[in-house]
Order: sequence, then C-alpha cells, then structure tokens
Amino acid sequence: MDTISRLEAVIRARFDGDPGSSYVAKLHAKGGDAVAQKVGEEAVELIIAHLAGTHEQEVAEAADLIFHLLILLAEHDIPFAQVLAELERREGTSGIAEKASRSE
Ligand SMILES: N=c1c2ncn([C@@H]3O[C@H](COP(=O)(O)OP(=O)(O)OP(=O)(O)O)[C@@H](O)[C@H]3O)c2ncn1[C@@H]1O[C@H](COP(=O)(O)O)[C@@H](O)[C@H]1O
Repeated sequence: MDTISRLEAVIRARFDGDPGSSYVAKLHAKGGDAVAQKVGEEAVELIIAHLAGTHEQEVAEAADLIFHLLILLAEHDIPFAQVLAELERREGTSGIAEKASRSE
C-alpha cells in the first residue's frame, strides 16, 4: 500500500474517532464547510511558502495541503484513486484540447 492509500485509510477510520484525541475527527466533526475552508487556508500557506519561504517550508505546506485535500475528498467519499484515474485519462492529451472538451 502506498503512502497516500495508507493515509486515506487512516483518515476514513478517524471519521468515527474521538475529536478529543484525533485532529481528523475534530475537523470532520466541524463539517464539510470547515474542511473546505481549511483546504483554502492551506493553499494560501503553500503560496506564501512558495513566494517567500524556504524549500523545507514549501515541502511542509504542500504536505499540509495534500493531507487536507484527502480529508475533503473523503468527506464526499471520493477515493484518491479516482483523482489519479482522471489524471491518467488526461495523459497524452494536450491541455488546450482538455480545456476545449470541458466547455463543450
Ligand atoms: N498528516 C497529518 C497532518 N498534517 C498536518 N496535520 C495537522 O493539521 C493541522 C494544520 O493546521 P495549521 O497548520 O493551520 O495549524 P493549526 O493552527 O494547529 O490548525 P488548527 O488547529 O487551527 O486547524 C495541524 O494541527 C497539524 O498537526 C496533520 N494531522 C494528522 N496527519 C496524519 O493523520 C493521521 C491521523 O491523525 P489524527 O486524526 O490526529 O489521529 C496521523 O497519524 C498523520 O499520519
């Protein structure tokens, strides 16, 4: 099992956990809107680290963002494998063709 799959399994298990001892359970208990807001905050923190931080800070903020993205997807029961499948579907297509297919 890869890192993302293991983390995804832990996140899903924590949804039924104790908000007093689990960060994931605490955030999940606040509801999907709070999770979405957290993803936005983490994205901003990554941007700041990219523009003005160190390499290590940027790596850490990218990890925070991916972690919270996994929680957000789990809120809607979307496996990360589905996101990877979408990226694989796009492999070999040009970005411009991909954009055109979305506006049809
Ligand atoms: N990868 C992570 C991880 N990355 C970041 N975080 C937490 O995410 C939060 C990031 O929020 P911020 O940077 O905004 O800092 P903060 O001010 O403390 O955040 P808030 O409390 O205000 O939301 C911090 O509390 C971090 O500890 C994580 N918490 C948990 N995990 C993984 O999730 C697993 C389950 O964690 P629990 O749910 O706590 O058991 C752990 O074993 C880890 O593998």
